[in-house]
This record gives sequence, structure tokens and C-alpha cells, in this order.
Amino acid sequence: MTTTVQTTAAVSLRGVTRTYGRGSAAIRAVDDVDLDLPRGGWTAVMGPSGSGKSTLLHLAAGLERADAGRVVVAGTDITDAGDQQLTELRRTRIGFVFQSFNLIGSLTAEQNVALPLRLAGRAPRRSEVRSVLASVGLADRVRHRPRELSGGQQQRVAIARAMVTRPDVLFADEPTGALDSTSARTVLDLLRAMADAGQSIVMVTHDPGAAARADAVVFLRDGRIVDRLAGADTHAVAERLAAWER
Ligand SMILES: Nc1ncnc2c1ncn2[C@@H]1O[C@H](COP(=O)(O)OP(=O)(O)OP(=O)(O)O)[C@@H](O)[C@H]1O
Repeated sequence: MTTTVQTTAAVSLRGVTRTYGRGSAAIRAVDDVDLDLPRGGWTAVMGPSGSGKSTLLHLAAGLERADAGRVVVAGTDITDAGDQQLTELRRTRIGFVFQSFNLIGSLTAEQNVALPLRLAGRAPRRSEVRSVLASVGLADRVRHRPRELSGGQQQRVAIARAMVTRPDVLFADEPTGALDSTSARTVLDLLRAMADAGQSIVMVTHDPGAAARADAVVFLRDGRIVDRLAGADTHAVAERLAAWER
């Protein structure tokens, strides 16, 4: 069951906990987290390796279930949602971009982008798909297959695929982690333009330069939110991250 909740947050977590394993082997990947991520803002999530960043992103996107606490995404409380409702939410309200692009190699760029609409039972219009590809700067690559595209172009196809359903929130797990610095900058410029146009974005990154492009950075350590920065430059983000990695 899902419940509609009045909230100004794109994502709201209250007392969210996720434990892996049992007994003495149990690991609290996310530990009693309260977090409100603003609508129309770009938030970066940073922290040492194993601090729970990906788990937090997956919980907020409805890809994983919390053991305790409540998760509200774009005004819908998904805490008690069934599998069918979570699938529906992921197809219509949420976009997800991965480090490794996760495109289907046998499909062209426009077929990859059309896929979420087909899965939602819609017959995509070619003009609709092409305009999303144009918005990520790939109007001249619509018939290319992933192996015919650079890493940065593949990631832009993946962003177009995530955006074609006009999701309330775009989640990105290390979207520039597999890219050279020039391609990374192109992808970050695109995310910045999307955020400036009002798109809510939540991004996990290890790169202080990428995090500094966001509006705010939250820092995780041992599954807990330990710090946050707003409007910080690369140097300030790097210093704060180093302090928490000590
Ligand atoms: N499916 C799983 N089963 C068991 N333990 C897991 C699982 N997923 C994550 N963990 C553990 O939970 C903790 C948090 O993992 P998570 O991947 O969220 O961290 P992270 O901050 O994203 O790490 P990294 O920066 O290295 O990607 C780690 O100790 C990890 O080993």
C-alpha cells in the first residue's frame, strides 16, 4: 500500500535502517537516517568506501526495502509498498543512472531510450524519444548502438532513458565514475542544466569535483549522516571528505 503525503521534499527518510546479515555478522549499512532532500535541488552523497552511500540511494529509490523507518519519494510513502507498486513507482516516478551505463547492447540509442515507455505499456512516439536524445546533445546519434558511442555518450543515452518518463527524482550512482575528465564534465554540465530547470537529482560520488557541482553535499560515515555542505567548491568538499576518511 502507498500513501500520498504532503511534503516539499523530493525524498524524505525518517529513522531509516538497513542491516545486512545476521547475528555477529550483521552490518548496519544504513543506521537510523533522517534526511530531507529538496525538490528541484541536486544533492550529492559522499563518504568513505562502505559508508552506506549506495544502500542509501537504493532505499530512497525503492530498489531496496528498509528494515525500519519510513521512506517518502515525491509525496508517496513507499515504506509498505508491495512489489507491484514499487515496480510501478520505479517505472513512472523515478529515474536511475548507474556507473556502468547498463544500456542494452543490441538496441540503438533511441530503442534504449524508448524501453521504459514500452515497459510501461506505452507505444513511444519517435519524436518524443528523439527530443529527449536531442536534449542530452545526441540528436545525431539516435541510430548508434552502445559500442559505437563513447563512454560519455553512452552515459548521456542512459540519462535520456532515465528522463524519458519525466521522473520526479533522478538518482545517479557514480554517474561519472567510469568516464574520462572531459566526458565527466559534459555529463555534469548536463545534470547541472537539468537541476537548474527544476529536476530533483540525488547523486552518489567519490569525486569532490563532481559533488561541488551539486547544490548540497551530505556526508555518510558508518551508515549515518555526519555532515553536510551547501554551495561548496571542490577544495572545500575534498577537505571535508578527507576529514571524515581519517
Ligand atoms: N547485498 C549486501 N549484502 C551484504 N552486505 C552488503 C550488501 N550491500 C552492501 N553491504 C555492506 O553494507 C555496507 C555499505 O555498503 P554500500 O555499498 O552501501 O557502501 P558505499 O558507501 O556505497 O561503498 P563504496 O563507496 O565502496 O561503493 C558495506 O559494509 C557493505 O559491505
